[in-house]
Amino acid sequence: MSSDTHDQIPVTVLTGFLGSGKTTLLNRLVRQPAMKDALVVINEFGDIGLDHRLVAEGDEQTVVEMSSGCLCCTIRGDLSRTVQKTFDAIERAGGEPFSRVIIETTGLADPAPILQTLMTDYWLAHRLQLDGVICLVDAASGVSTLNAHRESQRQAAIADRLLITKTDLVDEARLSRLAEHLNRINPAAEQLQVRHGEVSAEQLTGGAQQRRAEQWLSAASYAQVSTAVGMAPPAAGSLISILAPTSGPSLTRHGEQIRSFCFTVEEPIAPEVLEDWLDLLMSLMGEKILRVKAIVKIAGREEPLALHGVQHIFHPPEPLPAEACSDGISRFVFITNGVAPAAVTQLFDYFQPERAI
Ligand SMILES: Nc1nc2c(ncn2[C@@H]2O[C@H](COP(=O)(O)OP(=O)(O)OP(=O)(O)O)[C@@H](O)[C@H]2O)c(=O)[nH]1
Repeated sequence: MSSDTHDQIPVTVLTGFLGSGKTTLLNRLVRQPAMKDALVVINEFGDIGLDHRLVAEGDEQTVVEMSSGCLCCTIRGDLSRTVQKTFDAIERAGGEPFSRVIIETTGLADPAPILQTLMTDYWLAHRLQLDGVICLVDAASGVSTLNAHRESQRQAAIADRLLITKTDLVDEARLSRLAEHLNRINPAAEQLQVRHGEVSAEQLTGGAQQRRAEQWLSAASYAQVSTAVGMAPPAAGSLISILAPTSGPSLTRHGEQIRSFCFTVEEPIAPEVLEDWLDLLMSLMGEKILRVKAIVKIAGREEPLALHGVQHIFHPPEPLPAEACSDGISRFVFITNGVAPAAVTQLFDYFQPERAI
């Protein structure tokens, strides 16, 4: 691990559909002591942004606005330049270094490209470490928004924490329908209920990488698939059949295009199998694989590895303490858009040495 890694500061991505309460929440958050020395980056559509004016600026935080386009599509490079410029300015002025970065996306943003930027931009990847994605969902309009807008589904699917806002506007029955709906989209995300942005910063931040990985991988939450789910293993050379749309029963938990499942592998995985499988998977279906998190037991290696991927981009694997995988079973959580679990697992089987000819 390089010395740079020790300097990395946590970055939180705050997302949620239009009007879900992001600015309201930010406004409360930035006044809390835990947000001392935070840099808040607000992205808005249109030439004249307003949200940054609505966020109270404490003595220590700096609020910068990016309103020339949407972070997830046209101005990804600007994120790096904006954050760098602000870090440099603080340093030149002899101010306290930032202890945290919060990025508020536009309500229509797809967070996946933003996470990719954080992971692949040289400067950002060295200086920042993703602490989590928080997605706000409006209790009153959440279900209809999720049904009507793909962006909203993608935001919820990729989140580590789901904040159900405006709970004062709905009754218990409506609230639990939304909670169940969200649970189908993203079963491992922690759900919190929030009124008027009242939530403590501690509930939304922190959580060591490992704890979050474990939460993500909370196996019971996901539809389980393994190499032994009753599918005939593909013969060597039958890649085309693996990639064809499956006509058999779906392993998904729900009818939407976005689905999540946990793929388990009981035997330690040879590093070359892991690499070849993920390479091919990502090059064939990367667009449709929204997020992958895994704790992997590699053959011949004591420490398990944490893997973290957003679409076709993978973060460098991180070694974990042995307890993180005490049963020796590798677990891969996939959140996909229109990819059948069988396509993922059969592709894995394809690379098993005993099946290669
Ligand atoms: N009743 C109620 N209203 C809320 C709550 N949270 C936010 N609001 C209101 O909802 C409206 C939208 O909130 P914002 O915080 O601006 O939402 P946003 O996500 O920043 O909106 P965009 O910038 O358009 O994406 C505002 O009028 C808020 O006052 C809540 O818990 N209860």
